[in-house]
Amino acid sequence: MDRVLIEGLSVETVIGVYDWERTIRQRLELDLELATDIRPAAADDDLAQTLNYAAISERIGVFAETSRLELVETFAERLAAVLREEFGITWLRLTLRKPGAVANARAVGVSIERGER
Ligand SMILES: Nc1nc2c(c(=O)[nH]1)N=C([C@H](O)[C@@H](O)CO)CN2
Repeated sequence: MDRVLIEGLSVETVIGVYDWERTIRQRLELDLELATDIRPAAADDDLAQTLNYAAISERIGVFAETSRLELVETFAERLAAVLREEFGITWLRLTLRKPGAVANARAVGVSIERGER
């Protein structure tokens, strides 16, 4: 299956389990692979026939702005559900990194796949 890609998308949100984390916004970095057949859009050179990565990136930003979750697991799971529902995505892989959360690691996070390929 073909995929539309979004890599290194940076958003800010309230995320974390500790008291000090509830009062600040922290950066998350996202990579997404979104399954779709790109051939109809390519044949007609028509954005309306594919997954619009700009619109999806904007929706992720809005989700992050309004979200106040504790776990990166919850953020990933709920975001995946929103994107699949609103954009009709049959399968996606979402990797979510929280840079700087662990002192000696470049990033920590989760990676999930949802849906059928
Ligand atoms: N599996 C997880 N472990 C941890 C999380 C998390 O969201 N998922 N969160 C924290 C803290 O919020 C941490 O990021 C603060 O540095 C700890 N472990």
